[in-house]
Amino acid sequence: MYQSPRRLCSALLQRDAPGLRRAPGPPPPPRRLSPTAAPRLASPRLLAAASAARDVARSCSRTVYPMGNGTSRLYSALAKTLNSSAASQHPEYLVAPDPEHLEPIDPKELLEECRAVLHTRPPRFQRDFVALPADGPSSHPPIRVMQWNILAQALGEGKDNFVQCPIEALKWEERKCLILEEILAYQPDILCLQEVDHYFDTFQPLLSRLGYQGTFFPKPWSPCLDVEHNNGPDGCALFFLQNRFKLVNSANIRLTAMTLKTNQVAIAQTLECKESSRQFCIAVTHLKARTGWERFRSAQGCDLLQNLQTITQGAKIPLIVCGDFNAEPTEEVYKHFASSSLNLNSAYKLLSADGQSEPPYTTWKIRTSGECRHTLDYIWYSRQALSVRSALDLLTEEQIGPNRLPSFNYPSDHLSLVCDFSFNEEP
Ligand SMILES: NC(=O)C1=CN([C@@H]2O[C@H](COP(=O)(O)OP(=O)(O)OC[C@H]3O[C@@H](n4cnc5c(N)ncnc54)[C@H](OP(=O)(O)O)[C@@H]3O)[C@@H](O)[C@H]2O)C=CC1
Ligand SMILES: [Mg+2]
Repeated sequence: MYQSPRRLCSALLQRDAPGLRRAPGPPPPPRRLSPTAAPRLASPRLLAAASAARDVARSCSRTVYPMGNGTSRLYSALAKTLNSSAASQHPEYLVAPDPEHLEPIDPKELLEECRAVLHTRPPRFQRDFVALPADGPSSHPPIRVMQWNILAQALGEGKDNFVQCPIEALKWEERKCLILEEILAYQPDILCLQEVDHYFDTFQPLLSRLGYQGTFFPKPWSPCLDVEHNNGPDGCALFFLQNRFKLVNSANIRLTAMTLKTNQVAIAQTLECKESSRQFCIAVTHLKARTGWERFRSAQGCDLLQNLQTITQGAKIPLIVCGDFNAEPTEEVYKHFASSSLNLNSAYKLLSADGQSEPPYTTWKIRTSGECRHTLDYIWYSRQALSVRSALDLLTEEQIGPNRLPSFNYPSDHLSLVCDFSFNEEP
């Protein structure tokens, strides 16, 4: 029988660690919870199977593999995603496969499979959850949200100019496993992704078999399409665990700037928590990149805020907004979000000593122009209705290393942000 991903992976998770909650009061020193890092040790059986799966996938990418038991079935699952040509062979890449016909996957076994593919890579970076003081006890399990710009494969290989990153570190077959490994290690209830250009051939089929319901909204003129052998447009994707939430409504938003339609998008969904019956809105976005576009981003941010005002019925429904805003905290768009009547706070500020400062970076890479270290990614939340129970700390400069990101250890130039939220008592 299929078990929920959380139960199956409990050994890998920190979220159920005892002592996570802390009484309200003056901010205590941040506490590191149990580690997630695991060495990439794989049995010869797994390695042989992974290698065989890759070979099979290369030679007959469109074959439907017979479903066996245990590892062989899982290798089939991953192998089916190894060749990325499916989307380009189907101009109708916007059509998702019917999830009814997909067999559930045991996340623990998928994780083992990923580790087998990654056996030549250095071990995963260690990151810990930091417990944060919250308003009061919560009677329901927290809602874990992951925000991550995963780096579009076409942009990483064809446009981004990460001059210190060896091209072999960007190979999709392995980078994909690093991305999945990160998701499986933290087991978010909700996953907000940017730069997704392998939705239909990889993330949608695999994550739906792990119990997620997904939505994808591609950029209208994705720069990925300029790259030879691209896998379709990149865009935002939003996934939530179906056993925890019911979808109430969903909106795909093409952002405008000064009334003009732009190339940037957002997805906003209202979900109902099955345990508590409380509703909230979750949104994901990726604003226009590059210097010189600050006013444009600001206008896009205003448009998104306006849309969210309507969707949350004037801030009546609690809100979480995840995104790569491509804006430092000094920018106008950040200030609009910080001062909006939606009464939002930025979750990662809570990791700072005074609770007022954003982390020093969420992306760190080296381009031809030099080192680019910026804070661009945020998780905003309704400060009245929600509390952040814990947040995953960022990688240190030492972990990131002199060649920065992406690397053989980490698949994207942006770090994932992960927070556990709980609802505050209704007044
Ligand atoms: N055919 C047409 O009519 C049109 C085509 N286009 C295409 O879209 C492209 C622009 O799309 P738009 O959505 O505005 O893209 P953005 O300017 O928002 O950037 C696109 C991607 O480039 C990355 N990026 C940021 N800075 C750099 C850099 N210095 N060097 C390389 N990559 C960088 C960003 O990553 P991150 O967010 O991680 O920083 C982002 O994902 C055009 O170049 C064109 O190819 C666009 C409009 C119309
Ligand atoms: Mg990028």
